[in-house]
Amino acid sequence: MMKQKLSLYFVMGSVDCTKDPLAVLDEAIEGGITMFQFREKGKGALIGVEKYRLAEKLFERCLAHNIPFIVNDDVDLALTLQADGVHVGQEDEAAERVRDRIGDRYLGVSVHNLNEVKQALSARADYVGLGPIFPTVSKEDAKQACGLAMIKHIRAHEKHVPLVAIGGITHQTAKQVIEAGADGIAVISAICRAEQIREQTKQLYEMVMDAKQKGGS
Ligand SMILES: Cc1ncc(COP(=O)(O)OP(=O)(O)O)c(N)n1
Ligand SMILES: Cc1nc(C(=O)O)sc1CCOP(=O)(O)O
Ligand SMILES: [Mg+2]
Repeated sequence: MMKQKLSLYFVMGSVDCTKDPLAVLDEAIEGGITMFQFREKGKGALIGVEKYRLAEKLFERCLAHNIPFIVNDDVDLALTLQADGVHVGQEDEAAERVRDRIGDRYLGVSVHNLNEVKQALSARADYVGLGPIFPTVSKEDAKQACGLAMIKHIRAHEKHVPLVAIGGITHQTAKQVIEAGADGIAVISAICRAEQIREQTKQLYEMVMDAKQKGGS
């Protein structure tokens, strides 16, 4: 179930969009995204009540289409909205504490190596987000790209962990990422910067599902 939901995970905040974020999400949903993360971060990001109002509207869209709505970093916001889950990284609130606060909502944890995967699992994470696989323009403080080899390494040692790959993934590389052992791809720019969001999201979805069916994961 978790692995299916991770197939095409769209991560987005207002800063990533060149048009209305609600319209972007609507088109991405029509294109077939399977999970959504509200990541309101970076220069010009909304704060306070404006951030809350945008989150609320995006959440409504996800609810109507049965798409899990995950909040990045902000556990209080997730709890206030009664969102489906939270995603935290190594520098955020500790995963164990987040798990205690959110109960059985989804918990995603960012990882960069096998050791962090093991720690995330012992903190009762539902999935891990491994990245950046390739160089990314969407995260200012991204670490060095780890490449497809890190997906293969982790999969060789943790056969069952639900793993979504993130960072610089495009239509050109989605298939290889699944073949390397990821259960899905998480993307910002491949959707936000697409000229035709619905069509290009649909293509990504079909590529991922095709690669998964052929045994990638
Ligand atoms: C699915 C997914 N994977 C990794 C991240 C990165 O989280 P983090 O390292 O905490 O960085 P920020 O996104 O908070 O800048 C993610 N958001 N989603
Ligand atoms: C949010 C995020 N986290 C990353 C990590 O490495 O943990 S890379 C990243 C940005 C992903 O955006 P794009 O698809 O445009 O590269
Ligand atoms: Mg974070």
